[in-house]
Amino acid sequence: MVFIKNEVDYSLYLVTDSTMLPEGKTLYSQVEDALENGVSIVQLREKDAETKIFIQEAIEIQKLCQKFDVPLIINDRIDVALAIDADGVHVGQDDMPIPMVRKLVGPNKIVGWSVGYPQEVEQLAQWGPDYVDYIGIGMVFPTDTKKNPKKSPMGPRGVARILDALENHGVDWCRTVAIGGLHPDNISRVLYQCNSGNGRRSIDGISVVSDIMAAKNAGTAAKNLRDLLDKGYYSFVNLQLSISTIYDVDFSSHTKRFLEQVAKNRPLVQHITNKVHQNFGANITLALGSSPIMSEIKEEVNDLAHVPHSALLVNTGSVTPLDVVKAAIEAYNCVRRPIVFDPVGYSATTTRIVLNNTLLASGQFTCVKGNTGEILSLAGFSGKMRGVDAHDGNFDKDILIQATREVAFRFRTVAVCTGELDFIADGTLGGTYSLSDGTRDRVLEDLPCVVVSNGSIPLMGDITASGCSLGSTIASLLGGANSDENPFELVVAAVMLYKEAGRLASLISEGSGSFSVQLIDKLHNCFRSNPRIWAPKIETL
Ligand SMILES: Cc1nc(C(=O)O)sc1CCOP(=O)(O)O
Ligand SMILES: C=C1C=NC(C(F)(F)F)=NC1=N
Repeated sequence: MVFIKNEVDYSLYLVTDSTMLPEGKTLYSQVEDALENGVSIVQLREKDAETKIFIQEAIEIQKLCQKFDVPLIINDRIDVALAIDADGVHVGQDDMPIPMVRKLVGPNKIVGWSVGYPQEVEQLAQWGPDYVDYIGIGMVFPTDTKKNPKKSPMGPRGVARILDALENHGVDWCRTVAIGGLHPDNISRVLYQCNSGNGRRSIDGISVVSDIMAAKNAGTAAKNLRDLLDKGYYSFVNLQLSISTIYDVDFSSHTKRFLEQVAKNRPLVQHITNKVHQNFGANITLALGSSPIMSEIKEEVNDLAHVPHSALLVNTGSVTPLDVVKAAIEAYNCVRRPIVFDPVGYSATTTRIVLNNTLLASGQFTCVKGNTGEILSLAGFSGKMRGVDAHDGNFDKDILIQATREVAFRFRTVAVCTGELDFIADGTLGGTYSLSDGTRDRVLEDLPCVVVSNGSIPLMGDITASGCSLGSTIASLLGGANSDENPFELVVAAVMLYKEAGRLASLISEGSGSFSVQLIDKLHNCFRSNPRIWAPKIETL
């Protein structure tokens, strides 16, 4: 049977391994149970099998796959694939070169290739559409299945970078599966975060070995994976992610409701932040009727995350050890409580870029907030930004809107770009994800974006932790809201509140000292008064 290549369903790709079978299970029984529960393509991968045994297994498994009308791919052994007329072969970087493989198996067989680096995509592009039909991108997470791995885990962001390389080289004929350490507890995040920056491509499937082959019940394991793939929704926060791109732009109406909820629910806002911000941020949080805790103790992050109405603010200006920050991100993601990420000084030094990229790859954030420099760098604009300054260091508004949307989409988050104008874009897509299917019809919609303009407040730049404390404000509103509220609207309300308090404070301050005191006072007062009186102008784009 010859499969029509561009109709192959890569969505749930089982790669076999007979060395991890549980007691009483056989290669045949595990594959059969998996096929009965949604596996869409099978690869026979038996690194240590003798050829005779391998061929016997291949013939058995081939009959099984034919019963379910599922393609059978042979790993590495081109001779065995030819001998049994398998549907295709999969080779790694150190196996037989692709042009030779293609010459041996002919044009109609499926040829798969392991890819771990963007430069391997360059080679793929040079060969053109007649060689590789799909690539296995990995490893995503650490795995014990692959012996002496030469690659380190790339995370969902690493997969996205490979997808970007495919798009940048116009390799639209090649399908993709992610592989390496994939299990039900991390697959939704992989599916949600693995997208090319232009939104035109996600992965075509996920590939597992041990999740099914080592399972006591391979059928249940396959079913769980199938359901996650078909579910199409990643509930990373227990607020109401909204798919609609039309928002109720009368933000001041629901801002009043939000502030009442914060006052009532008194959220616990855990700050992992820099030393300068700690004191001021705690006072800002208290002014907002919320309860700050500046804890950096790894052993207590789980307890804090489980406190009702908890929220986490990660401000990477801090010197907190990476493992503590990662543990906190994991703890809040696990209980689906909101996390605000503030990549302080993102473009300043390589150290900070590496630190922030590591943290951005380690979880899912409800909001990513930065100043123009940080947002432009996160969007990958900073290099191209030379000479497009509108005037004295202020960037062109359209560039900032585009960069904010890029960050929102790339990190699947509500992105905030602060400056004279504040830009807020919603890249969460309502928590939805979908596999690519080769049709490439998914084009990045213009994400919802608003501009909060309240005039320039020069004094904001003259006090410490003014930007960081917007993070405290956003975390307070996200933490205090009821679960039927929407993160984007909550973040917009927080920016309006903070911006207006800043404007009011600057009107009556003699200098930066009184300004920082007045900022707390005005926040305190605005928080307890009707937003209809003080809400600044908002422009919906
Ligand atoms: C076969 C294979 N290739 C990888 C790559 O990175 O190319 S990782 C891997 C093993 C994946 O096994 P598990 O699903 O048990 O983690
Ligand atoms: C090393 C491998 C990497 N990826 C894949 C697949 F997921 F199938 F593409 N199979 C392999 N054997």
